[in-house]
Amino acid sequence: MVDIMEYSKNGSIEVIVGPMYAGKSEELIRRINRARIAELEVIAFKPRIDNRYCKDTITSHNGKHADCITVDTSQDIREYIKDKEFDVLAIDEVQFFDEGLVEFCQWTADNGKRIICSGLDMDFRAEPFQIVPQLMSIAEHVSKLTAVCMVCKLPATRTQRLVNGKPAKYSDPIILVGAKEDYEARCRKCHTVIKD
Ligand SMILES: Nc1ncnc2c1ncn2[C@@H]1O[C@H](COP(=O)(O)OP(=O)(O)O)[C@@H](O)[C@H]1O
Ligand SMILES: Cc1cn([C@H]2C[C@H](O)[C@@H](COP(=O)(O)O)O2)c(=O)[nH]c1=O
Ligand SMILES: [Zn+2]
Repeated sequence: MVDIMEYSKNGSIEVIVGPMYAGKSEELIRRINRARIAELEVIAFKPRIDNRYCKDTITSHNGKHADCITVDTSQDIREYIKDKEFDVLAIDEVQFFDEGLVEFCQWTADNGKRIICSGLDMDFRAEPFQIVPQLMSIAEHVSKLTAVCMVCKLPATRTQRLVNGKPAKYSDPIILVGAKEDYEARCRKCHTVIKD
């Protein structure tokens, strides 16, 4: 694992991406814990739309968790931190946030803070997921993680959406909160989208 602490002294953006089940939330929680051990003040956020596990924690698929503030928009994060002292901001599920998050992260890092974002780089169609490619381009450090492909067991870079056990259609809505019942990790070869 990379030790990124040095970047943070002048302000920095770290982005953790990959398909579902790749360990993005686990890695975010690991960095939050390490920063707290280093006596840095960390504030963590996630979008309210992610209501799968606990509403007040960032929770990984294998049950690791870290306390967080739940917000609707990037403006809510801006408002929340206005009168707070902090060193590090951690934001999970960044694919669900509005465009304002990109400018907010840039501004906050320019002001000497360390930002750690985690989210899906690609949607179920294997296309760039909303603001995530923009965050990746302005980041000092990007970690692209893989899961295990549930078909061939090789590394998975994509997320397969399943509707009644069958691949989802290209025209299906991009946002659908879910876990094992709707999604599995797949490699490039095993990932399928029905073009319609
Ligand atoms: N196909 C898979 N590949 C790898 N890990 C998986 C898979 N399915 C379930 N897991 C579990 O998911 C955990 C990662 O969860 P999490 O950090 O929430 O991932 P992400 O945030 O990337 O969706 C792994 O440590 C493992 O226990
Ligand atoms: C691929 C894809 C995923 N989602 C949703 C499904 C989950 O609620 C989250 C991702 O969670 P994880 O922490 O990475 O496991 O995103 C979606 O809405 N649309 C998609 O295309
Ligand atoms: Zn595969």
